[in-house]
Amino acid sequence: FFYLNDSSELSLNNCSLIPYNHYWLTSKRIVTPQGVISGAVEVKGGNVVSIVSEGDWSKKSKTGQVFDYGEAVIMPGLIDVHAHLDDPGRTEWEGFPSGTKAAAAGGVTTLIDMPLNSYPCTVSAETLKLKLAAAEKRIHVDVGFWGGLVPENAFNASALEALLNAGVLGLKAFMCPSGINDFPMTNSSQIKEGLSVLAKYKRPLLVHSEIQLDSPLDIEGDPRSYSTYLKSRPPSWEEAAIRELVSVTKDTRNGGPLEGAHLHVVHLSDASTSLDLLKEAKNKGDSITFETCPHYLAFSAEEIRDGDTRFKCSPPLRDAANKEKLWEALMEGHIDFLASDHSPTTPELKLLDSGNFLKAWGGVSSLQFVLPVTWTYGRKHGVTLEQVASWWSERPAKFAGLDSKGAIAIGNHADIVVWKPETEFNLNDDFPIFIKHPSISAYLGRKLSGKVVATFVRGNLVFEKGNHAPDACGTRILATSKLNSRGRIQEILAKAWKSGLSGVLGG
Ligand SMILES: NC(=O)NC(NC(N)=O)C(=O)[O-]
Ligand SMILES: [Zn+2]
Ligand SMILES: [Zn+2]
Repeated sequence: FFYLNDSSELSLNNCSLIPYNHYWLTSKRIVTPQGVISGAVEVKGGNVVSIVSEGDWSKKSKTGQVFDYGEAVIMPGLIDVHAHLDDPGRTEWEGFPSGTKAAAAGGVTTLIDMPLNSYPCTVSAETLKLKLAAAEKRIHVDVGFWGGLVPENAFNASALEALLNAGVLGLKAFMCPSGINDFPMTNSSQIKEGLSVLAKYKRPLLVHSEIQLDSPLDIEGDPRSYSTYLKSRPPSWEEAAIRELVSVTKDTRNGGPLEGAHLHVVHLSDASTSLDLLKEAKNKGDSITFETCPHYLAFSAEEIRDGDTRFKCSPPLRDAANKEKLWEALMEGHIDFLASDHSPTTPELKLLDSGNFLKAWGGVSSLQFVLPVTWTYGRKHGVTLEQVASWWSERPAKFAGLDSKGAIAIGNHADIVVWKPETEFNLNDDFPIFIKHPSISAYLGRKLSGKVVATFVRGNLVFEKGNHAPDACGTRILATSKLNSRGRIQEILAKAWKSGLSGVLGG
């Protein structure tokens, strides 16, 4: 992929809190693809250039600065493939500056921005240009972009190809109303059509998988009660969508008419029939993956208080038994990876005053907290550092085709988070929060474990101890058109999907 870099090469500038181009990070716990080691990581010119174990480190003649992080964990930066930053057009909801500052503060070094909730939505080559302009010199971490598959472009192959050639990393579709009028839903024949174009580019289609079976507003019950909302959006919605999707993805199997296409179910909530259908499709060889989000793993319906619309999202948070089943599926490797689905709005549209679950904006605000949340709620399930790195870095990188990211490995971008898993903190008003509207975050008021100490993006120290580097030097990531660099991209993605996503990604 192509990195549109606005800043000059790492130098003594404002992109980084440290003025070094060449340095070492040492720690007792460095998470590498070969396991957790004690030793040092050498960074030069924005890349990882060597990794040495403790034994070799003491023998080494060192040039460059050394930053010793002691017992803190050095891990690949998180890659969040599902965030809505709402820029341009709805920057009062979030925006690139605050959203990417929150990402950096949370150890997220790359995020892929969703095509909807900005205005306009990213559904054409022209609207992608507006996205790119909005992100220029305003992002603190690296940002890629999904395009939208909507009825307007689904049967227009040249429009879709123009959008893909312009650099979106893949497409996103909704099978139910998205909440945004200019991002209408698609049906399965439109999805099929989109997949046939995407197959040529070897880029994925991400799908919000719910089909509206009844009008949620017809539901009876107190709109301030979470159980009313839950009844309005039952698991049968997810199940109906996934049933349709797997009837399409069977064609993605080897030799099938959609071979080369890949479908990804976003934010799976239902751990019953929907999960079983996905597992079955994978076993049969469909090119399909799925994510869930930290909020489905942290919260359950029973604990949501009347009127607390911070927890409203779609699909909804379900009961505690469902949550346990999601954990089981994640630990067993069925769920491919995690993503935030950070989907903020203003406190007014969250209807925090009236607390009407049926009318409030659906979306959980979480971008800055996904690492400590995964760790805090995962500890009792025995989650390891390697698993966190796999769910948040390695697998999302493979999925999005970011071949120089996702692992602390020689030659990769030096995208690194340093954090202290054992350090607890209260997410209260004293904690520095960078998302635009902290009051709508479902995690506010919680005690979490796992504090981010420092975040490096391509070697730039972009965040440390509550401070950001002065300039926003993240790069915009564009997929290289297959027409421009035939072979390479295709090869990498084909390899990732065939071996990686069916093998590494737990198929
Ligand atoms: N328009 C949205 O951002 N919707 C989002 N809302 C949620 N998840 O509640 C989503 O990803 O579906
Ligand atoms: Zn969604
Ligand atoms: Zn979303």
